[in-house]
Amino acid sequence: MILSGLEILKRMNESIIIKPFDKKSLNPNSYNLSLHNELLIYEEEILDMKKNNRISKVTIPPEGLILKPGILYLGRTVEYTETRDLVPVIEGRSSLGRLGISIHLSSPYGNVGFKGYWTLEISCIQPVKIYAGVEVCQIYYHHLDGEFLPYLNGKYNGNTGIQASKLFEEF
Ligand SMILES: Nc1ccn([C@H]2C[C@H](O)[C@@H](COP(=O)(O)OP(=O)(O)OP(=O)(O)O)O2)c(=O)n1
Repeated sequence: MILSGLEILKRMNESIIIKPFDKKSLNPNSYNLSLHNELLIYEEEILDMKKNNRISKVTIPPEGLILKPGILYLGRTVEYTETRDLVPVIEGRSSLGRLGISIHLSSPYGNVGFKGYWTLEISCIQPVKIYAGVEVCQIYYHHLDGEFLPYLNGKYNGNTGIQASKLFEEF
């Protein structure tokens, strides 16, 4: 079951934290999250799962930034979110999908207990100009059945900004 927008509102600052929060961004069954102006791009053309691949920072200027196909842009939400007993999920907005923009590639799910900013795996089908501050995705909350383990050693938990892959830590 997914929480309704009104239920998200009811649980705000209790089992759900979204900062900043604005009622205007509430949907019938989700809450819209916006794009921060910071992006990370990998410098290497060929990435290595075993390595901490080099990255460079890009700032989306007020006049916008043109994204190019074939490049992975790691972005982040403006909002810090935290869940206590629900499973958070992010998904794109249809209006961005209709412009050929994806905000994640294969990882919409967060862990129950996740705290931090969401890293967005942004890519596009054709060149497209993007702007910071735009509501680019939405967060949903699923109920969780059964007891759960605490999410203590998450590589990305408690982050303060965009997180490039830390898969190399597993080797
Ligand atoms: N597009 C996404 C998807 C998830 N997350 C955050 C919320 C998740 O709780 C956390 C970890 O996600 P996964 O469990 O899918 O990732 P890993 O298994 O690689 O990391 P870990 O081993 O730390 O759980 O990353 C994110 O910032 N952006």
